[in-house]
Amino acid sequence: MRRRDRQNVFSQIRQSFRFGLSAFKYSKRAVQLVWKTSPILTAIVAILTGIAGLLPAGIAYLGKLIIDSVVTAASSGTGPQTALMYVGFEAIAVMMLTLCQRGLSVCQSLLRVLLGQTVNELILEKALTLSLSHFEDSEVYDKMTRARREASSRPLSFVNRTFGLVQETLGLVAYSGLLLQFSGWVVGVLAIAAIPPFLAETKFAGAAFRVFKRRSPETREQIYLETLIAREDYAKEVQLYQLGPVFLNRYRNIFHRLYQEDRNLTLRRGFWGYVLGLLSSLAFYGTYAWIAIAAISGGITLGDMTMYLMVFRQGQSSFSATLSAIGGMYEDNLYLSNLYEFLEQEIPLAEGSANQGPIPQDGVRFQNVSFTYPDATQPALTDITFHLKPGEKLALVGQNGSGKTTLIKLLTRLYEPSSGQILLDGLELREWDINHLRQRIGVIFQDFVRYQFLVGENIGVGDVDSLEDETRWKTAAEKGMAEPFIQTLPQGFYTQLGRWFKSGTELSGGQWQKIGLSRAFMRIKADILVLDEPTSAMDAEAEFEIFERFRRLAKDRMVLLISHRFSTVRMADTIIVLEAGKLIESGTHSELMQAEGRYAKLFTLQAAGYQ
Ligand SMILES: Nc1ncnc2c1ncn2[C@@H]1O[C@H](COP(=O)(O)OP(=O)(O)OP(=O)(O)O)[C@@H](O)[C@H]1O
Repeated sequence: MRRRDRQNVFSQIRQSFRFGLSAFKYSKRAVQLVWKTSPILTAIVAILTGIAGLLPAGIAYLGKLIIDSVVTAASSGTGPQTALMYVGFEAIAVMMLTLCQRGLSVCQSLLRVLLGQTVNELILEKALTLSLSHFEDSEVYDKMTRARREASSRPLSFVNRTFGLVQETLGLVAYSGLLLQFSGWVVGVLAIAAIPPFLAETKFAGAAFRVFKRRSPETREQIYLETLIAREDYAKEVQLYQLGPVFLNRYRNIFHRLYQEDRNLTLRRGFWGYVLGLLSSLAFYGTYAWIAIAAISGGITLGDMTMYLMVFRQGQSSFSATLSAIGGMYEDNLYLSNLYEFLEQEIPLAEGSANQGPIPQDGVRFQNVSFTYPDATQPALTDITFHLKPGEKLALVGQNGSGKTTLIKLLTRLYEPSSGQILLDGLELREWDINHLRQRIGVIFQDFVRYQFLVGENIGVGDVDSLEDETRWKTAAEKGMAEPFIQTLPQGFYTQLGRWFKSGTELSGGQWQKIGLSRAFMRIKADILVLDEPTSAMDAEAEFEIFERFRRLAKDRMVLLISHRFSTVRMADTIIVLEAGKLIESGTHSELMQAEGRYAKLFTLQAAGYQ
């Protein structure tokens, strides 16, 4: 072999071993996780694994003792006691092995259930700490989706395989110990014949690993298409626009593309597995012949021969089990790396701890605030400055995409400004204790959540401390104009909403919005109320009345309203007009009308439409 070739082979072997070792990267953590889930079950599994690993070698040794004592008894004419005693021992050993295996499978089943729950809880707890920007980051979202998808199976499968590997390795050590009595060469042959299949397995497992990783966008697209086809909230549009077959086709095409790749890899893996497996068989039969000759020539006893052959055969099957365990561990490893990457996703620490600001009655100030979404090229807001005093009602006006919702997201600290400052009572938002800050703000977004809960709970979520307080539901529903229609529902406040659960009722868009508004009225401790187009599905009259109520009922509170209806907007104390992320006008309705700028133009345009 040329020097270059030799170097290549060595570097390939080195690479394979490094890759082999990397399969264990998460073993420690996976075992810790399982241990945390149930120390007792984990300890039992570990002990049983050890016993199940060593017992087969013991059984093989007892087999040898049986044959040797039978041969001795037959040739010397002594009684069968010794042979029978060994038969008894072997029977006990086999029973113990069966018990161990059964115990292992019972413990593993229990662990699987517990571990699934532990991992799901870890994922959900982590999800609660993510910021909105994390949810909007496709990579993080992807990690979370995949982590959740296989949460209940992968960690245990990984741990089972790790334990399985330990078990097989223990077996291999024990077999090698027995075989060494015959010849060190046999052990050498066993090991050398195993190297080619090992190299092939790691090479193909590596390829499978890379394919898996590369495909994650396609997998995500598949999950998305599944959702579109199978979820009730999309069903309406998918059916009416006859999109089903198109989506299914896309789904199918992705599968076929992936399958092609999978099939090629599986075929190549199978072919090489078979060819290299033949090498092991050759080695086995070569050694078989060698052992047989040794027995014929009287070098070893018949019992020895039986034991060596059994041990050799079992050693081989242990080895192939080890190989497939390593192959499977790569896949699990990928999952675990995903899980841990997700669980270790850095969350910026909530910095602030303040519960009050230096100027208690100062309200909210935006000072030269600019903001660009992560990965966006254009800023969504540029240099915004305004002051909202306690009790003041402020309306935000602007075309679609002008930055109104973004401004609310900054005020509620779902995002941090890229530059400039937002102050509440004279203190920057980031200095405030985040929980305290959130308690002071009540927001109803245009896409507020329609929980598939009871009507009352849908209102109650506005104040988590009074989630189930019926009296509070009623007061809030009256203020949000939802009470009259709730009375007509089959079980009033106890009517189940949505279609996911039994006997659920669906509401109209406007009725849902009244529920949303009532939710805002639950937030009695909040002194800043934000209404981001919560009334768009209501008729103009209802919207007018709602805002009128807000003015009356939220007299001392700051209200920030986003609406495209100028009849409502004009009631605000101050109106801010945004255009392409910039504040272009601000003032009262009459001031802005007098100025004859953008607001006046839009107002006149809309008023003309109503005439
Ligand atoms: N999560 C996001 N990531 C990146 N860009 C975003 C995101 N949300 C909004 N944008 C962009 O920021 C700009 C402002 O959007 P915003 O939702 O604040 O507008 P808006 O005034 O509330 O519009 P509308 O009246 O349609 O509700 C738009 O150009 C939009 O494309």
